[in-house]
Amino acid sequence: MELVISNLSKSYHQKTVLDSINLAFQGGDVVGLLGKNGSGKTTLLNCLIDLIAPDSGQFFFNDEELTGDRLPFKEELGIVSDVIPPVPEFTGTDYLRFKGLIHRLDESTFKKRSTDLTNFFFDDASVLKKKISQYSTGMIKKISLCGAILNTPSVLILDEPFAGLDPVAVRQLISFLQTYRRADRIILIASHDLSYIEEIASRILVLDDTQIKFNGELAKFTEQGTKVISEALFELLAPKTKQTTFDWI
Ligand SMILES: Nc1ncnc2c1ncn2[C@@H]1O[C@H](COP(=O)(O)OP(=O)(O)OP(=O)(O)O)[C@@H](O)[C@H]1O
Repeated sequence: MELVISNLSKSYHQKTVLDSINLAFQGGDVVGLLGKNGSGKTTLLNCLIDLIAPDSGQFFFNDEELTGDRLPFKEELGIVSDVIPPVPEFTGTDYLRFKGLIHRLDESTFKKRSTDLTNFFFDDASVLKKKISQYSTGMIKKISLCGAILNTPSVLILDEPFAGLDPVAVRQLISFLQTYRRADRIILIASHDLSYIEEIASRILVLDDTQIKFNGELAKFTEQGTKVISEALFELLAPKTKQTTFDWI
């Protein structure tokens, strides 16, 4: 299984965010997509999922170019992103049913998966009867995760999945992803939570200044574990700041 991004470029108002990006992801990859604020991580993922149109570039999934409505590819996708929030008017249960219908899951499959996922991610199942508009930030993230995983996607895209989750929920998500990773699945995770990425990523991708600054194995990035991921990233992206002292403090 392979997902290829070829010559992807995107600018906003004449400011280039991504310049001729070429990438290939293989089944089994758990990719930590890293980079400073505004480096284009969300833009790259949103182009891939067809949420925004790139200026140029092509996408291939298993050698087939993704064109038009890309529906067969979208059926393989699971997405957690703040730019696609779960429908606030729905209860958690309604939202999962809605996702189940979109993916044409039969009743018994839907029931089994939604029950297992909600039992795993939610301590209190009564929350699922409440409208999502009344959920906390972490609860929204959890119901989004349940909805994204319901169709057992072969490409799971998580944009800042740990943000807003309490430490217990983070551990549950990490353990879930460790179970979910498989040779026929790709997991892409954009995150600033480097210690969590270090626990689950097999590959690191760093975007900076419109380009890919690093693309390789986690072990190579951390120089066989001699550096923690935050050190390695800081060395790669250290700011060329002129302001180093605060004599007024
Ligand atoms: N709709 C938009 N209109 C104009 N500029 C945009 C738009 N969306 C993103 N940008 C710009 O594109 C650049 C990349 O933004 P993007 O959200 O992809 O970065 P990011 O790496 O995900 O950042 P962060 O780590 O802060 O979430 C930023 O300079 C941002 O201001």
